[in-house]
Amino acid sequence: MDTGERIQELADQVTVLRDAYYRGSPLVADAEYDAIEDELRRLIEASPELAPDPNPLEQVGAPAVLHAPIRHSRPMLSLEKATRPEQVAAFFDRFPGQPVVVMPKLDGLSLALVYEDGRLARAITRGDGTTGDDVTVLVRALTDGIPERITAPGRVEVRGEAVMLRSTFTAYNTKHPDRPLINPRGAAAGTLRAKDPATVAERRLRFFAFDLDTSEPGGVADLEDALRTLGFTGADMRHCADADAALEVIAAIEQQRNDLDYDLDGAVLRLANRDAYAAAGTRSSSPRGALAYKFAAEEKTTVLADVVWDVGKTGKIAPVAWLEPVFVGGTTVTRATLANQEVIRARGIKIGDTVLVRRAGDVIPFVAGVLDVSKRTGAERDIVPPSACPSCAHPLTEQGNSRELFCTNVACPAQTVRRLIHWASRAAADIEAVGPVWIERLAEAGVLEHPSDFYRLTTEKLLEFDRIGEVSATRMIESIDAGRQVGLRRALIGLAIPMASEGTATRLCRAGFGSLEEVADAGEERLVAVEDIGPKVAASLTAHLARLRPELERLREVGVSLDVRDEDLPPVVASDAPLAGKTVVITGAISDPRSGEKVPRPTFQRLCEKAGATAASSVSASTDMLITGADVGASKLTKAEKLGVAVVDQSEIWQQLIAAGVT
Ligand SMILES: NC(=O)c1ccc[n+]([C@@H]2O[C@H](COP(=O)([O-])OP(=O)(O)OC[C@H]3O[C@@H](n4cnc5c(N)ncnc54)[C@H](O)[C@@H]3O)[C@@H](O)[C@H]2O)c1
Ligand SMILES: [Zn+2]
Repeated sequence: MDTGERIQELADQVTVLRDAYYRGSPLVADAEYDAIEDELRRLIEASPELAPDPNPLEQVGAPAVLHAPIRHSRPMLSLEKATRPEQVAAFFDRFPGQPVVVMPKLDGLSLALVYEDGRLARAITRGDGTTGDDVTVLVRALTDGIPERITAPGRVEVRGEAVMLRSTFTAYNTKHPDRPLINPRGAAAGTLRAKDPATVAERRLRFFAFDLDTSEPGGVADLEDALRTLGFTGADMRHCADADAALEVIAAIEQQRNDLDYDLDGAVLRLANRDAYAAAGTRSSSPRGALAYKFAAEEKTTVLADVVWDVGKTGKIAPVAWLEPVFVGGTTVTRATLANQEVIRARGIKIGDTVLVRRAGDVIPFVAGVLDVSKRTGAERDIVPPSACPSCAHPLTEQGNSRELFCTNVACPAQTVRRLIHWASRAAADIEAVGPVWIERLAEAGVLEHPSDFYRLTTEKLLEFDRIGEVSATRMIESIDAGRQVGLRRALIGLAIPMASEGTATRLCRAGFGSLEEVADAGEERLVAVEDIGPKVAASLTAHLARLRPELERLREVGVSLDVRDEDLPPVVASDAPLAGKTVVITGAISDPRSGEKVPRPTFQRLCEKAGATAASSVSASTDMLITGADVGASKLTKAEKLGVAVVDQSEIWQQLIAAGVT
């Protein structure tokens, strides 16, 4: 195939893929689409004379389909993409001396909001960039962060991204396992394609502004200040003086990516001064005054090779997808969760399908859905749930709306192994030197059955096994011995009682229970009296701890502590607590001024709690102070300012902590 033919082929692919994507049913993952677009762009750059006509790279988006089409006052363009530091440097070189902001590239749906004499007149989707859909009615009903009125004369156009927060996405899918949303971006787009505001009211979208155009000359020059003055939450913008500073912020955004409540696929650099941005002008499909730096993909497509049913520690039988290896979210993924049979049914997944795999941060990779049903060859197989436990052949029971399968045989060998592995895990007894493979072998040999059996192991016993030598046997025993101070909270976690989470364990400790036996004897009535413990959790605790009573006795016999420990309780507040009674929110990167070393936020939070503070995760009217570290996002500051919450630099708090001896 010669270059001209290849260009035509790629151009055709781009057109087809785009069309499907903007109709809401993409055929490939974004990263794969981007690769095709990149190849096409490179070939055309090398041989401009072979550029196809029409050139799909000079078009953005897709035609508006529903509602009423409206023409944009100026086109809503795409962004020039960068993946290498030199490209960021080149951007700065193009605009010497101009201030630049770096902000997350939010993965949602862009909207243009038109205000006329201070009143929201229209909300329009991007559409094909020239003409979009009128979604004013839906936007009024569904979107947070869009004021109905602003204080500004004439015509004002604010552009930004409407996103579904990850927390909203997760909550929605938990509530509707029968019709799950595939990803937050698709969910945001789908929401604004809906016809009925009421049915989608729970899909609350959030709006983050990143662009502003006013008919009246003058006004605030800095984009972020101008947006804030009008009452909009901007995308989190940070000013950068040079390319190095910008690259640092880009790296920080990428690092924080998993902790944020919204999806993002990169960072956007943009001239901070509104006039300079306008003066820079545009190319055929992108503004000159902005650049998108793309991050590694969190979603990719691959083939679902098989599904195996895995027996968990509580007897839950969960489908696990075996995938053809795919690099996503920074690692090679070969296994992913399929949740339960209801999710499989709702997403219409079959073995042999090309599926979309998503891995964002610490989230376990999961199969978000089938992308391209048209690729099916007929050789795909239905995913059939087992009728009996794959480990012990015990008949299964179905529970709940999502029809989760359970093996209720308490002697089920697979469950036994899982429970032992869980007991040894870091969250529980932390028996680091005895790994899952060994636990499985020891359990198979009948040496381990209950958690208490770990503490009866001896070096002699371990040496009976092939491939365990003197050194590793000693290490295992030492690791077991070192961990007898398990304590109430971690023991409760380690026993893997259905419905009892880590939070449950913490709440019981803080409610004054002194030992695991005390929880076992408390009875449901006393348990439900504990804040945030409901009747189902109380019933499960009572029933399972009654069953585990002999094991609690065995654990005591082998010297394992089941009593509440200091670490399980709220910190003791220092007598001269400087932050007593204050509700604080911590933001930005924290470091200890004495050593200059970074301090993880939870550690710093614990110090503040020791000093009497109550920590909250987001700024609200009841917040007393926002403690700021380095690289603070603008949105929290804006909110604090708006609510009159004091903003205090970390250095001041450190001084107080050190003076009060809290470290
Ligand atoms: N899977 C597929 O088949 C397929 C097909 C076509 C496009 N796509 C994907 O669609 C995405 C959109 O492509 P595009 O070229 O239309 O858009 P783009 O990637 O060029 O980015 C422009 C868009 O970025 C958004 N944005 C988010 N935060 C922003 C900020 N802070 N400042 C400015 N803009 C911001 C805006 O919505 C804007 O419209 C790409 O990620 C691409 O991979 C996928
Ligand atoms: Zn079983």
